[in-house]
Amino acid sequence: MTDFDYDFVIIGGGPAGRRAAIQASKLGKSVAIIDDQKMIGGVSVHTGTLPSKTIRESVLSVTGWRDQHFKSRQHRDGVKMMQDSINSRLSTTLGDEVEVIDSQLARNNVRILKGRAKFSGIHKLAIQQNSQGKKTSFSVTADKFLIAVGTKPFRPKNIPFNGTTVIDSDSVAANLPMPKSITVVGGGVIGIEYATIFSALEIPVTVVEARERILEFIDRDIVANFVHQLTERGISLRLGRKINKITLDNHNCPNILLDDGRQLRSEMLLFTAGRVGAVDNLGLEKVGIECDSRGRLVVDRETLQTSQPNIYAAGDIIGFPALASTSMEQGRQAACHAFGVPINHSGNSFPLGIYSIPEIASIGLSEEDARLKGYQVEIGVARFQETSRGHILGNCKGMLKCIFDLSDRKLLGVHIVGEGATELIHIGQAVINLNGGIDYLSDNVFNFPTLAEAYKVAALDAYNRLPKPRLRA
Ligand SMILES: Cc1cc2nc3c(=O)[nH]c(=O)nc-3n(C[C@H](O)[C@H](O)[C@H](O)COP(=O)(O)OP(=O)(O)OC[C@H]3O[C@@H](n4cnc5c(N)ncnc54)[C@H](O)[C@@H]3O)c2cc1C
Ligand SMILES: NC(=O)c1ccc[n+]([C@@H]2O[C@H](COP(=O)([O-])OP(=O)(O)OC[C@H]3O[C@@H](n4cnc5c(N)ncnc54)[C@H](O)[C@@H]3O)[C@@H](O)[C@H]2O)c1
Repeated sequence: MTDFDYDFVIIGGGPAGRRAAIQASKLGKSVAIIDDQKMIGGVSVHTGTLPSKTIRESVLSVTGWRDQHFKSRQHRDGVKMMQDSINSRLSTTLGDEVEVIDSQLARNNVRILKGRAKFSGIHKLAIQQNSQGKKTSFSVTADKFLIAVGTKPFRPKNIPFNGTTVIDSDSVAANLPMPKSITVVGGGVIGIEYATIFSALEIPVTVVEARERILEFIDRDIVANFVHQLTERGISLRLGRKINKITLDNHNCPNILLDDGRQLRSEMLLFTAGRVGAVDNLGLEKVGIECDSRGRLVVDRETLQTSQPNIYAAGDIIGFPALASTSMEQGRQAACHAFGVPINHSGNSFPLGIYSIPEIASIGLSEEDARLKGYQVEIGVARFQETSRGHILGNCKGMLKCIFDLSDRKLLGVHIVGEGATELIHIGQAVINLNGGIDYLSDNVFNFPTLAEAYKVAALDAYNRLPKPRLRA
């Protein structure tokens, strides 16, 4: 057998790459990660998941958002203080996370090589390093590779990005701006999360979304409740609208011309209309791997192999669902397949968590999808105001919706809007993946007072409408 430098080399130190590395190392393989950033962690740690969730948590804390039902919220007169406090929490949280990642990788003997990787053959990478303006390069060989290079913000040429008044989500994560008003272009997950964060800071927000609905993949009733809460807070939604042109005025503020001829003005524009695969200069042509127009790679979803069997791909680079959570598992599964460990796909029903204010979470089928698939369904709904915990927390606007299969009473989907949704959803996940349903949720005792009780309320709501056996007189 040919001697390689490593058994497994991974390009990209994000969630997919790190989990793949640790899994392969636990299987006794020699492993290296190549990453082109100063610090390991990928988009998830430095510009995506963690920064946005830390900003969210800090904003909830400095504005007193969670207690708004009981006392008036903090005013914006301490804007600079707020900004400093948020940025300081951000740097502590991310610093701590990087320390943990570094030590996990070191404990597992995963070698980290800094630099930009490019394929020069099916077993060889050229790594370019740029240290203090001096470029050096070297090669690394491996038996197997994982491409886990992730994505970067989509930046169309007609948007005049300048890093100050026309920005993308990377700029928000680097230093939370506090504009007097903001237009968010793209009502996907990133756009909606940041739109609601800015709105919690009492910054007027307009969202422009090309589709007729935001968050199309979420159950309609949940989105309706969420949109109601957003409009109540004054967030303006321009749905079914595209941008024709953006110009900058004398103060560099964007003037946005929509396709219906209307103009929007705000101090800042945040462009969040999707992301593209980081495949530039990766040498894919050298190994015969092709990508689509958004730079995404096709893999066999069972094995995570690309068209070149010794080269795997995982994480955002393979497209939907493009989450840190799923990327980690894909990375681990790719390493297992590469080194002959069977993969268990049984937990295939994965949750979606949207960290907007309020949160949204979802698992399984929406009501619409269930009906389209031909299920006869019964719906159970619980409003957080029906739980005592909701009142104690001042968290009454949320709701939880369960979709049950009428034929066997099994749970098909759970959809939640309201604070706590991203944690609560895992109860639904367990019940769905363990084939439970209405009887489990309605017959079991839940702690009181909890928001989890909403599951029981929703199950009983559905149960009350189920056809009943004839009662004896
Ligand atoms: C604003 C925002 C918020 C998000 N919030 C959430 C959330 O709440 N929950 C959730 O589950 N997901 C969230 N995500 C998605 C999550 O961040 C991604 O799914 C995850 O980071 C993808 O991981 P990955 O391993 O594919 O790659 P990434 O995390 O993208 O890491 C790839 C790494 O590879 C490096 N790289 C690229 N090309 C090369 C090369 N040629 N050579 C060497 N290194 C290279 C990159 O610099 C980077 O360090 C969010 C994303 C964004 C942008
Ligand atoms: N909580 C989470 O799990 C979380 C949070 C943030 C991001 N992410 C991941 O990051 C990825 C990228 O998110 P995203 O929100 O950038 O992309 P996206 O593709 O999910 O959403 C982009 C939105 O922009 C709209 N759009 C596109 N062009 C437009 C235009 N010219 N004008 C107006 N609207 C336009 C699209 O219709 C779409 O709704 C997603 O795949 C998501 O899974 C996950």
